[in-house]
Amino acid sequence: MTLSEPSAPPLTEVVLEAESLTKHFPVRRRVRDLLSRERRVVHAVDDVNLVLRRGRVTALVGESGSGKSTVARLLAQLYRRTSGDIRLHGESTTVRGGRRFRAYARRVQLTFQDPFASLNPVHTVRYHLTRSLRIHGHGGRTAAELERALHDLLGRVSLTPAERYIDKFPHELSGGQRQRVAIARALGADPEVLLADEPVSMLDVSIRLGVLNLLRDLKERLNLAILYITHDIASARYFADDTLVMYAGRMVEGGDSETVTQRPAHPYTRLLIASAPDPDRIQGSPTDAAAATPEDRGGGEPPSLIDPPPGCRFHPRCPNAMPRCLTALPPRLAVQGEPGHWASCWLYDPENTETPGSAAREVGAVAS
Ligand SMILES: Nc1ncnc2c1ncn2[C@@H]1O[C@H](COP(=O)(O)OP(=O)(O)OP(=O)(O)O)[C@@H](O)[C@H]1O
Repeated sequence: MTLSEPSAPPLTEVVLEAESLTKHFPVRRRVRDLLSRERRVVHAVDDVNLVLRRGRVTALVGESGSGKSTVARLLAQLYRRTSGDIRLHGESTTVRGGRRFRAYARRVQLTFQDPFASLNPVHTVRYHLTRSLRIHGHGGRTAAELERALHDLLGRVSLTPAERYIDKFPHELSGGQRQRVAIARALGADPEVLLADEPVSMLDVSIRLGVLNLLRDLKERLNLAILYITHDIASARYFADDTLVMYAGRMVEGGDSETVTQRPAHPYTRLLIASAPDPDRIQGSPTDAAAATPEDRGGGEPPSLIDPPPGCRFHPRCPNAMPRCLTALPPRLAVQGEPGHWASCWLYDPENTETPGSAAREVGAVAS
């Protein structure tokens, strides 16, 4: 008998895909701009590609303002995209309100960072969940069926016994319980995709794990495709199967979570990890020699998205910047020896002849 290489787990069915997804918000014109023909825009999301699969959690990680929530709202079809495509089960989908939006929302649900803001303070848990079940056609035909469906929903998010929570108002619940109600409301649609925008960032550290464990349990029991949006890359390692990293409106790195968080390839991801200590971190990325030093960890500011830098958007902060990073946008490049791991960074161009860090003087603004 010969030992074979461990094979990668079989990829599960793709539910939702984004291709070259782009969103530019118009900037309100100031008086002095009125005569100018130029229409300025915020480049919130540019050319984003992602795939959500059944029974998998994909983390979308990045600093505040990197475009994560805009991606979630585009995928939920709450924003019109500027360009690009969204495909549900392979079918290009654009919906703008009405019955088609409701049919889409039945399959793709979004939960927000602040459950207090998204739950109406004058209504009880029963009201919120009943409304969701009824809108999506899962409220049953009799009062008894509705009651059973409500109890089921509360059971799914571990708010049991249901009687203790069902007639409470949002302000009578803890932050974690409110987020569970918001998740239950999303589950009332019986969706295939859950877009969870910073589901734990407003919760006390002590209860974050419980909510993440709940989401993981739902992924497994309901075979959901979950997009987990977070600025906390350490939680992505713990909770997500795959991790995508965004910087200034663009995707810069992706791969399975263990690889991305333990052997980050893009200098931005390394900086993110360096500023979010993880005691288990293993050093040893392929460009460790040029890895962020304590001095440049977290240094610099993200660029203006109205006038983003040419080339790689990270180059003004990058300790590895080379001359071509200042002018040429790097494509997704495979990280050698790590199947499925990619970075939009010229360091991974096998034909690269430039020296990492050689553009530092030209940039003149490497993090200090
Ligand atoms: N409706 C809007 N009009 C104009 N600009 C917007 C709008 N919504 C978002 N932006 C801008 O788009 C960029 C991306 O914002 P977005 O909220 O998607 O980032 P984020 O990564 O989710 O940040 P956070 O974690 O703080 O929510 C930011 O520069 C933001 O100011």
